[in-house]
Amino acid sequence: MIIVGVTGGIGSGKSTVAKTFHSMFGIPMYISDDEAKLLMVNSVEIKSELIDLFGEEAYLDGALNKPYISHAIFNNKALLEQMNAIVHPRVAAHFKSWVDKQTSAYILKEAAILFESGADRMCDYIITVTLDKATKIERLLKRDKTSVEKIESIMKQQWSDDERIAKSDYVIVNDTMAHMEQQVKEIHREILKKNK
Ligand SMILES: CC(C)(COP(=O)(O)OP(=O)(O)OC[C@H]1O[C@@H](n2cnc3c(N)ncnc32)[C@H](O)[C@@H]1O)[C@@H](O)C(=O)NCCC(=O)NCCS
Ligand SMILES: Nc1ncnc2c1ncn2[C@@H]1O[C@H](COP(=O)(O)OP(=O)(O)OP(=O)(O)O)[C@@H](O)[C@H]1O
Repeated sequence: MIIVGVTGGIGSGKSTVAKTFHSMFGIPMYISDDEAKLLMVNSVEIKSELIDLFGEEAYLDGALNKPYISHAIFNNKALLEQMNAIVHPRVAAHFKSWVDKQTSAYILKEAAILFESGADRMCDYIITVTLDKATKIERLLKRDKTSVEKIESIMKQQWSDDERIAKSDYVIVNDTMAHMEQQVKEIHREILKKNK
């Protein structure tokens, strides 16, 4: 199975890009952050290890206490790395079993931290979605109840676009929907051509 990684910084539009491949061409997509969050609630082992790490406040009535975890990890690199060490190997195993069930020409793995987590090593091709910082912040403030300060603390924990682009096969500039869709079509055509 051909695995295409889709990555990009917070608010770059990587989920929107993955959804565009899915809606235009029916390409199956694995949205890593959503799957990670599901595993963090449904896996007994992950839950117990996260409670050991963060304390009982990590969960509220069985649901992930997102503001609490978010505040803890994005201000403490060591804690972020410890959480990643609990969650990411399980996401990788879950992803592998998901891939085994797919039958399309290729699949997409969308992840904010594709390189940081080492998941890039599983990918045949990598697409980085880019956007200028001001527009990312503008879109995130519109999408979420968040603050510039919180967005910047997350940006600091992620690779820069230059670092991502240096290790990518394709770059999508997500300035407008029409421009992004045109780049998605071109990349789809190229991937199919290379793997005929
Ligand atoms: C920390 C959590 C609880 C924050 O949830 P919340 O709904 O407040 O924010 P959201 O999920 O939208 O995260 C904001 C952004 O932070 C970034 N982010 C999330 N997890 C990480 C991480 N481990 N390292 C670096 N950046 C991350 C992403 O760009 C994400 O879109 C949540 O992101 C989470 O559970 N993360 C751990 C899962 C994970 O590692 N995901 C990354 C892909 S595998
Ligand atoms: N080309 C575009 N034009 C206008 N708005 C867009 C475009 N692409 C994405 N958006 C909007 O920008 C916001 C961020 O996009 P999206 O959620 O896809 O980003 P992301 O990179 O997956 O974010 P995160 O890292 O937080 O998971 C969303 O509200 C989305 O609808």
